[in-house]
Amino acid sequence: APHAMPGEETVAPYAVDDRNAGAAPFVGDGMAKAFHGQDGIRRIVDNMVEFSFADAVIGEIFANQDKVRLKRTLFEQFCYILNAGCTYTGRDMASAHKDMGIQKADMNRLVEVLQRAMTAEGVDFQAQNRFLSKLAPMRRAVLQK
Ligand code: HEM
Repeated sequence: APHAMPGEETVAPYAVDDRNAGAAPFVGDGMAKAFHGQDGIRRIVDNMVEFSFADAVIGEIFANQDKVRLKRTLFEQFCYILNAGCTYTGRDMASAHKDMGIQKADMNRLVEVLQRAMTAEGVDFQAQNRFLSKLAPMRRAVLQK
């Protein structure tokens, strides 16, 4: 698989593997339905990325990063984990966030941004919290060591 799609900046080669998504997918179609399928996940990710780039706290970390690639790979990751019918072709979480200096406060802010995007899509709170619980263990890989 290519390491970058048209419209994206190239990145250093890596092995493509669903395990790079950092979590095993949910079983069954309940979570995919709660997120309104791939269309809903696309809306959530697009909003989340736009909010993040514009955010007063974390916007600085996103500045000059590849927004086109981030929307694609984040969509794939969420879609894969929600069992909505995708594979993940992006990098693993440690490689993707290496040397960005991400602190706990940045992580908390990103979670708020994601909650805002999920609420705007009308995802119920139980499904929101189940999804956030899946992402929570990835903190260790994302935070600056
Ligand atoms: C559990 C939490 C997180 C998840 C699941 C996640 C997921 C991802 C994914 C899938 C990518 C794309 C990987 C690729 O390009 O191959 C990515 C990249 C990125 N993430 Fe995160 N992320 C998380 C936390 C954060 C936080 C807290 C920040 C900053 C506040 C952040 C900032 C970024 C930036 C700036 C990129 C672009 C990297 C680049 O283009 O080189 N992420 N993230």
